[in-house]
Amino acid sequence: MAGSIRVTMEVGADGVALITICNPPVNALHPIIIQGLKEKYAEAMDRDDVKAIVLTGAAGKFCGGFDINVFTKVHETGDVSLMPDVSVELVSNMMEDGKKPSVSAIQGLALGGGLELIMGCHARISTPEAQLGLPELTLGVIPGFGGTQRLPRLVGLPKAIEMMLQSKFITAKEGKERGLIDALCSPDELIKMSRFWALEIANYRKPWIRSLGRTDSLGSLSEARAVLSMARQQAKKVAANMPQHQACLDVVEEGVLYGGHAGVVKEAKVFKELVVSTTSRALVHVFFAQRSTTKVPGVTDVQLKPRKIRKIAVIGGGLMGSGIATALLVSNISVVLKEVNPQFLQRGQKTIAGNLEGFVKRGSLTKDKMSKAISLLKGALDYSDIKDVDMVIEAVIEKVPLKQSIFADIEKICSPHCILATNTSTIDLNIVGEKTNSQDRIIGAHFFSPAHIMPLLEIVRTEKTSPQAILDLITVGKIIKKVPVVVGNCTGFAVNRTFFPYGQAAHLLVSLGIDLFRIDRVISNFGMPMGPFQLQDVAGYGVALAVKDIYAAAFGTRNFHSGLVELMAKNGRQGKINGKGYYLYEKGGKPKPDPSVQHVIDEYRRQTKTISGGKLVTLSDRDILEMVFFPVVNEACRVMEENVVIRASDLDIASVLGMGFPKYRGGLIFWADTVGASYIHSKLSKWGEIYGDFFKPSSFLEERAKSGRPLGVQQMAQQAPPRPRM
Ligand SMILES: C[C@H](O)CC(=O)SCCNC(=O)CCNC(=O)[C@H](O)C(C)(C)COP(=O)(O)OP(=O)(O)OC[C@H]1O[C@@H](n2cnc3c(N)ncnc32)[C@H](O)[C@@H]1OP(=O)(O)O
Repeated sequence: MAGSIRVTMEVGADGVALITICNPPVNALHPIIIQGLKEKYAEAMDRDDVKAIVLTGAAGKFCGGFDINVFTKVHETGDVSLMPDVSVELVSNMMEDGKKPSVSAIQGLALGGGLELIMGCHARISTPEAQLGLPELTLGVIPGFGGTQRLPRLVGLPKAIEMMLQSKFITAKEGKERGLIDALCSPDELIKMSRFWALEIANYRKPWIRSLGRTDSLGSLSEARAVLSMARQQAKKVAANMPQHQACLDVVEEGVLYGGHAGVVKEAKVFKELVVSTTSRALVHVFFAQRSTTKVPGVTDVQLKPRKIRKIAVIGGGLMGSGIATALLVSNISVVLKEVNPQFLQRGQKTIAGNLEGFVKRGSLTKDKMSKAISLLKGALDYSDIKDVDMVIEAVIEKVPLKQSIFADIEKICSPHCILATNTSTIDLNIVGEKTNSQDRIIGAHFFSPAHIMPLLEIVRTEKTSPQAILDLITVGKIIKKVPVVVGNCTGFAVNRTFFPYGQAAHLLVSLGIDLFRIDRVISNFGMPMGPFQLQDVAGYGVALAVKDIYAAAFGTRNFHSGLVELMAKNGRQGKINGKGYYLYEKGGKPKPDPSVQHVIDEYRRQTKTISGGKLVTLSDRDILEMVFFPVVNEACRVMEENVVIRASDLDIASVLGMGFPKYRGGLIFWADTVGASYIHSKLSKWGEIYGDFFKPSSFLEERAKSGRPLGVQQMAQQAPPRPRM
């Protein structure tokens, strides 16, 4: 076995073989590890001096599951035989049915295949905080090493289904209460206690339990049927476009009806079908894409060290500022919230307290941690209180002179190392920092609303932003549990720029005669959290009105001018804010389509010189979907061509985490490649001829359509991006 990937075995004088999985950083089950486990188990069973086995993981972690890189290989080759036989050969035959008992010693985490290995052991000893879970469904598959059968037999059907379908982790402490873990102990005691336990089983002083044969936790057949039927209905709602949820329930049901062994056999068959599905390809792509966003050439590979950021000033206590402050505070970063008068400051502090209370209500923050977070917050009405901060994040309204004067003032007051970040979503950073001499410290920290919840942090750099400032902001992003994506400086940056045609296309379709509620239905059936009109209602029309002219100036003839939002506002509709937009909003109720909006739409169609010459058109649902998303893909091509993003997969992550593009479709570019550049190009060309430049294909798309190279294969941007062409 080569390098650091290995399985070791030490046999002690007590007759216990300690088998250790070693594959940093998470001891993933690489095929070398699987082979090693099989060899060591065979050896332990054969040796006369071995009475019992303890299975553990090196460096304080048990195991993060099967090696997901193998899934990628299966996806590239289509060769399912690359998946080693673990379920029957190793877990059932060698471990669970082996002639010597196995006890697992768990620390850190036991996830996926890791948890499945420990469930094949005859007892499980763990440190209390270890994380246990079966997150396979997030990768488009189901547990494949017997987990669908053993987990229900250990923790009961309802909890097992919840853990699998929601990919929920539990601590070992909870696992002990639920029967998954047999005993808890400190890390120092772990191996000693596990050895003792294994010998006790070998000597028949503790029960020798094979989980797969158990039925006592499953409940009666009618109870099981009721639980499964409820879970199916739930899955239909939350995972409508994904196959793995219903498949998981089918496999669980097989085991309930025909026994654990039948369940294991069906599990293996279904796993193999799912691992090659488009959903699994997409979700595995997202897994790795998300982890590569923080690998930034010239920044994270040049021996720079992130500096400690202990205290941050947030300028502006509006919705964004308060959200950003909340995210920092819950991650133990001290915040000075600066406002212009006591009323605004109080309002900001109240919003932060409300955000924190929301976390407590949802169970993601304890009351103690909330008090700690509040103690880290200080209000300020002038700049004297922010002298010693390590970073400033400006989050005031989108007014250029205001932002410029704020940064000019801050530059004079703060230390020369202080990072000067702006939360602008559209304004050119060179303009924001124009009145300072610190262009190297100017950087964009574009959070998405609500900032304390949305996971994306778009980090915008200019040609002059220093790698150190970028690295420090990436580090802060990770500390506050956001996914940082580093992008270049242009109107709308990567996310808003790519998605500017999204809402415009929807307006264009309405001008052609398509029902707006139908558009929203088609788009949400595709998997977006809501359609473009509901999104506009929720975001408020102010945003659309504020960016309208900026986009028109930046995007020229490919910008579609729509007067619909102005008309809505003129008719007393402001969206969710006043309860009346395209939809009607009542407190606590679901948004209801408002039929009376039709007269605004009629007026809009009269005013808009409909591109089709006044004739209303009929379109299929597929046409609608494509006419909304293909222009978005087209703009994404320009974003890639101009190196606004480092790699195509960064746009996938940005679209999933910033816009709610369905993760199970792999993100915007991954999805576009499943459709095909050539098809998208041909459709856009056709619509471009009929409806104008809004649809005209970009040169990047044209090149890919002709060459057949996927859109996702992009030359990586090595340096700060060049100034983009618009
Ligand atoms: C047949 C079986 O039923 C099938 C399976 O077991 S499928 C696998 C099931 N397991 C999972 O889904 C767990 C996936 N991993 C995770 O959720 C998280 O990585 C974790 C909770 C283990 C650790 O999180 P965190 O500490 O934030 O570190 P994170 O950055 O995510 O991962 C560290 C590195 O380990 C890698 N890694 C983590 N889990 C891995 C896995 N199962 N296989 C391969 N690589 C893995 C990551 O890609 C990353 O690599 P990089 O440093 O080169 O980018």
